[in-house]
Amino acid sequence: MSVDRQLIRKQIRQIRRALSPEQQNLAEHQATAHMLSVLNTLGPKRVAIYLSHDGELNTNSLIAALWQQNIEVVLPRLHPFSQGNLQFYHYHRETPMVVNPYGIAEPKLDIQTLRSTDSIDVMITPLVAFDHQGNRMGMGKGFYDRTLAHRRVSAKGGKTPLAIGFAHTCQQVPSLPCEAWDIPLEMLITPEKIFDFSACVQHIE
Ligand SMILES: Nc1nc2c(c(=O)[nH]1)N(C=O)[C@@H](CNc1ccc(C(=O)N[C@@H](CCC(=O)O)C(=O)O)cc1)CN2
Ligand SMILES: Nc1ncnc2c1ncn2[C@@H]1O[C@H](COP(=O)(O)OP(=O)(O)OP(=O)(O)O)[C@@H](O)[C@H]1O
Repeated sequence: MSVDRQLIRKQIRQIRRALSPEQQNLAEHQATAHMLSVLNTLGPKRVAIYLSHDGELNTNSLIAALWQQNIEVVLPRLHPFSQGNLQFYHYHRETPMVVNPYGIAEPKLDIQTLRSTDSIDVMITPLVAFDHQGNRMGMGKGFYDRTLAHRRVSAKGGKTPLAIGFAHTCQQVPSLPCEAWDIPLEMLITPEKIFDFSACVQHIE
C-alpha cells in the first residue's frame, strides 16, 4: 500500500475526529438537507447508508428522514464468510443489531432482511478522503470498491446503485493517488456543496 495513501488516511481521520459536537451537528443538518434535495430529484425506493463511526458525517437525521418518506434504508454488514465483502440488510427502528469487529453496529444476520446489491438504487458511501474528480478513499480494506465493482448498467447507461459520497468539507484533498480498483463516485454531498462528477447522472427508472 502506498505511503501517501496511508498518510492521507491518518491525517484526515485525525482532523475529522477533532470536530466539535457543535461542528458535527451543524454539518449533519446542512448536509442532510442537501442530500434530501438530491434524493428528491432521483426518487430512489431503496437507499444504502451507514451508521457513523470515527468522526464520519452523522447519518442519524438522514436515516430518520428516509424512514419518514417511506424510502427503504439498508445498512452494510461484513459478509459472514466472503472476506472483504459487504452484504446489505433492511434497517428499521426495531432491527436487532450486533457490533462488528470494528466496533460498528450492523443488522443481525437474518436472511429475510438481506437485500441484493443491485436492488439498491442509491448507495451513500462513507469515505475518509475525496478529491474534485470524485475519487474516494475509504478505511483501507476495499469493502466499498468491491461492492461497487460489479454494478448493473441501466438501459440509459447509468450505474445501479448510484454511488453518492457523504463527507465533511475537511475531507476534501487536492488530488488522491488512484489505484486501478478504485471506483469513482457519481456525486458527493458535503455541508457546503453538492458535487456532481457525472456528466450524465441518470434518473432512476
Ligand atoms: N460507518 C462505517 N461503516 C462501515 C464502513 C465505514 O467506512 N464506515 N466500512 C467501509 O469499509 C465497512 C467497515 N470497514 C472498516 C474498515 C476498517 C476499519 C478500521 O477502523 N480499521 C482500524 C483497525 C481495525 C482492526 O484491524 O482492528 C483502524 O485503522 O482504525 C473500520 C471499518 C462497513 N461499515
Ligand atoms: N474490486 C476489488 N477486488 C479485489 N480486491 C480489491 C478490489 N477493490 C479493492 N481491493 C483491494 O482492497 C485493498 C484496499 O483498497 P483501498 O485502500 O483502495 O481501500 P479503500 O478505498 O480505502 O476502502 P473502501 O473501498 O472499503 O472504502 C487493496 O489491497 C485492494 O487490492
